[in-house]
Amino acid sequence: MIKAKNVYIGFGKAAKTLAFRQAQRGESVVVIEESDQMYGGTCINIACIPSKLLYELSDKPQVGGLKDNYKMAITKKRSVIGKLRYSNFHKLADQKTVKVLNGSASFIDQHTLNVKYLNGATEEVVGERIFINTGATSTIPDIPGLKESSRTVTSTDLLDQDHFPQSLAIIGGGYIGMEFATTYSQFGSKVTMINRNAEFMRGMDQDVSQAVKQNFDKAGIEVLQSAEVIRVQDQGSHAVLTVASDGSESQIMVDMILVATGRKPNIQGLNLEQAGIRYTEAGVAVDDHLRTNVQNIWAMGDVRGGAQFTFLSLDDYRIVYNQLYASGTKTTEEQVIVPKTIFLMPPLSQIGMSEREALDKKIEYRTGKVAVAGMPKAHILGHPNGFYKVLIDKEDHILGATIYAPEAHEIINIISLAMHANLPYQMLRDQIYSHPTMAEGLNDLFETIGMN
Ligand SMILES: Cc1cc2nc3c(=O)[nH]c(=O)nc-3n(C[C@H](O)[C@H](O)[C@H](O)COP(=O)(O)OP(=O)(O)OC[C@H]3O[C@@H](n4cnc5c(N)ncnc54)[C@H](O)[C@@H]3O)c2cc1C
Ligand SMILES: NC(=O)c1ccc[n+]([C@@H]2O[C@H](COP(=O)([O-])OP(=O)(O)OC[C@H]3O[C@@H](n4cnc5c(N)ncnc54)[C@H](O)[C@@H]3O)[C@@H](O)[C@H]2O)c1
Repeated sequence: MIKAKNVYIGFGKAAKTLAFRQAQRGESVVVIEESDQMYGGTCINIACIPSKLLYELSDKPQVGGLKDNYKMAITKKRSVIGKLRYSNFHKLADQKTVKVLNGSASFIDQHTLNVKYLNGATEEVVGERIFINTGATSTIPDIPGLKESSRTVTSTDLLDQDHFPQSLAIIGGGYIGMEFATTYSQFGSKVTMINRNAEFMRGMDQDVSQAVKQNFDKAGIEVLQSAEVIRVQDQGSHAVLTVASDGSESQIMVDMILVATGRKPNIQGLNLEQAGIRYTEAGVAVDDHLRTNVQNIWAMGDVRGGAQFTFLSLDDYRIVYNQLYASGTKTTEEQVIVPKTIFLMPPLSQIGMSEREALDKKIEYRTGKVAVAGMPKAHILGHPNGFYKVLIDKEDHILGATIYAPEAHEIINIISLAMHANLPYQMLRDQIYSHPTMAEGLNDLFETIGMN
């Protein structure tokens, strides 16, 4: 039996950050991770980092044919991820008070876990505090033949494929669907996205979804709307999808099918009942301090349900740290206005209120909008298209912004800071920015307030 003050199930973003801080305080820590290929968690091994690396590499083809470019990108991805996994592992495992166990954990009672190692051996781990940080896994819908098809892949599988998919069907039009459509079409795949919604990018302002759709059209990405896959059958080295749309059926033959229909929290197999922990299918139930109903157990990151982002998992660490070692005032309520990016080409970043939302809520606003075509840095970067758009309230504060432009994922953080500091928009309008940058586009954006 192993005993520790702090025991973690899962080596995710929140866990590794909080565990490291506790080790620095001299507290004993055990981190239990079921896969030795997942030290550091989902983001660095099978999600954000590999997908963004391939996204960047697909936009900067090396010398050689399509297949060579793809092959080089996969090789580079493996090397980068391997290094990150190694450094993540050692950052924790090399601490004097930390033990990392490579096994799968489940509850025996509210302080005791059973750890099952790969060789079948088991061991009990007792924790004064227990933190659940087990993340989420891709769901595969119940479509006849889909699970059985040898051509079906999840994002995890596709990010580590030696075989380049010449043609790729993507089921789902959310984050993963949109991002992988972009990356694989840049690599040269013929991509068909099958979206069950009638609207492309449901809920977005129309000018945003139209601009993205135009770029998808230019890239040759086909998007089927109001479409449902009703059957999948393997045919030689391909799969045939039967798709129902507008009352008729059609067939698509592809090399691979990416299922991107959402990810469900990893609660199965944890035996949460043994510890009396409340949960639903949406995840482990927590309050706004991330406490479960059992006083010594917390849940952080994707497993607690709600939005699934690495930056939220990191903020979950801050909430629990603040509770254990500081004022305890930090809660999930602060996680509302956060910058989000879909890594399209160019990337699409948003924060706060959209124009559609402001209209629905009858909130008074003025808009500013400026085209990226007029920004010199966008020409240097080779993607002079898209726009910056912002909504301002009566008191000159920013209600929300959309940046559809190269470097959008960086620019949005400036706007986020201004929103959280409650700065009047004139501060960003009159700021001196370095040149040539995409940030200087903010001068022009805020000059257009009320002119649209
Ligand atoms: C393809 C893809 C791209 C993404 N891109 C982005 C992005 O660009 N930006 C962004 O912010 N977010 C992105 N996300 C979301 C982001 O990856 C997740 O929100 C984040 O990684 C969740 O981290 P976590 O802290 O919840 O735990 P995770 O990092 O998921 O860690 C959970 C760990 O627990 C382990 N585990 C599970 N069950 C057990 C058990 N019983 N015993 C022991 N160990 C267990 C798992 O092996 C895993 O290592 C992306 C997701 C995907 C799938
Ligand atoms: N850049 C980023 O921050 C980033 C990138 C990738 C993933 N992520 C995170 O990972 C999560 C999971 O990504 P995701 O794209 O799998 O989920 P998602 O929730 O973003 O999108 C799922 C899509 O699948 C559709 N869908 C669901 N069931 C379907 C079915 N049976 N047939 C057809 N379509 C169906 C939904 O309507 C939705 O459009 C995201 O919600 C996001 O939080 C973030």
